[in-house]
Amino acid sequence: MASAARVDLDGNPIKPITMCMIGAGGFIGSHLCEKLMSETPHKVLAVDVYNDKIKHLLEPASLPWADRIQFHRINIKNDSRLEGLIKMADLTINLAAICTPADYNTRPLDTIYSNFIDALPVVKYCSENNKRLIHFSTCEVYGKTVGSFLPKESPLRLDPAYYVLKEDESPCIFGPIEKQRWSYACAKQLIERLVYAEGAENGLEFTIVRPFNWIGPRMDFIPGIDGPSEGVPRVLACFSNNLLRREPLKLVDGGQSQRTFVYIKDAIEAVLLMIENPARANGHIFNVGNPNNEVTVRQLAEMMTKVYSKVSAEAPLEVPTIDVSSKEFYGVGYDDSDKRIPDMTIINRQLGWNPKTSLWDLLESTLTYQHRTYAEAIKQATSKPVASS
Ligand SMILES: NC(=O)c1ccc[n+]([C@@H]2O[C@H](COP(=O)([O-])OP(=O)(O)OC[C@H]3O[C@@H](n4cnc5c(N)ncnc54)[C@H](O)[C@@H]3O)[C@@H](O)[C@H]2O)c1
Ligand SMILES: O=c1ccn([C@@H]2O[C@H](COP(=O)(O)OP(=O)(O)O[C@H]3OC[C@@H](O)[C@H](O)[C@H]3O)[C@@H](O)[C@H]2O)c(=O)[nH]1
Repeated sequence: MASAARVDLDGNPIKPITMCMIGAGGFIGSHLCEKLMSETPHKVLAVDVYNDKIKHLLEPASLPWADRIQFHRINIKNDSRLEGLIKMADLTINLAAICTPADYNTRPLDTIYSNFIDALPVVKYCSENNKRLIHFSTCEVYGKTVGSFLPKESPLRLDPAYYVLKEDESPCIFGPIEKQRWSYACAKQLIERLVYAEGAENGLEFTIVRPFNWIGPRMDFIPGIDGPSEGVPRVLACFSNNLLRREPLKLVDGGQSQRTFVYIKDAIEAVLLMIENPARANGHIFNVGNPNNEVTVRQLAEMMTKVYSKVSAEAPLEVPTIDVSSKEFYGVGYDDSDKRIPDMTIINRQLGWNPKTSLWDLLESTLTYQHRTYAEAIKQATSKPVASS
């Protein structure tokens, strides 16, 4: 019996499409490929310099979706095959970026080139060939909240008008140029403006996604295990690494900054809605986050410590956290976003999407994955070699 036809939000049948996914081998790309292969009939031309995180979708050739995913090992900085792939596809999704804060102030040139210059040909090829583009930007384009500039005791700080981030109203507030942290946000903002202008002047069909701290399995790397020993990944992987090694979690500048975390699987549902509902998604910028999952970084550390103790059955450390200065941790030129709560009006209205997973639940499934994937490797890496007799 044929399975029921899949329909979009307006009840129209969804036609299978081919998409060129740039950065498909990364954290978000790997989850999006997984979803597209297991739940849809669409085809993916997966472009990246690495494929470790999607190997399980590419091999063996007997996988049921083997004829729907093709990996192209391409560095988009310098490869003429990119335009051909964009032409072959109905839709391009651009995820490629340097997007770890430890790089923004220490490798600002690479950060600006990756997030702006390298994205230019992608936008140009889509515009010239009349191809739809879903471009991944970031919540960092909002920078700091208006409220952060009010006096500490001001009652206005409690008014959501001063901190909730709205796509069509909130300003983008970055620090001075010498705070090179903002190199990433500024490059992302300029590429957003370029995509938007291509839409306005040349009719490019685009959607811009602003992820608010998506987290889950396969995010970044564990230093010394599947990434460089001295590398500094994003906070989920930093804290996972500390927990796995039974070291205190490092709180940068006291861990006072606030974040809202959304489970990667919830967020991927939103991206699939954008892919399959172009009439509702084109021309829009979407915040994608979970406003109900707000914590300070200190609270995140405390919660991760409790959850990890539960999933690993190990007692928590007596001193679970230590404070470090941002200069010591990230180097000169670091700065931070104080608070990030996404307004959900536009994504709710256009796509009817809402996140489902609580912070506790998403940490439980993610830390279960981290423990299963890395605990043994860490044990082996840290155990002393047996002295030969
Ligand atoms: N994860 C989040 O919470 C988050 C938040 C805000 C914005 N974003 C944005 O979403 C996108 C994806 O993020 P992610 O978390 O999956 O990051 P990621 O680093 O895991 O994935 C990015 C992928 O792009 C690839 N890539 C980078 N430069 C490339 C190049 N020149 N040629 C080919 N491939 C290249 C990398 O190899 C990597 O696999 C990025 O644009 C990022 O800025 C993510
Ligand atoms: O070990 C650590 C790591 C990080 N932190 C803090 O934890 C907070 C979150 O850090 P993350 O590494 O997740 O990065 P941020 O949330 O600042 O930025 C991220 O946001 C959106 C995306 O565009 C990028 O993925 C990244 O820039 C920051 O305040 C950081 O200073 C620690 O206190 N300790």
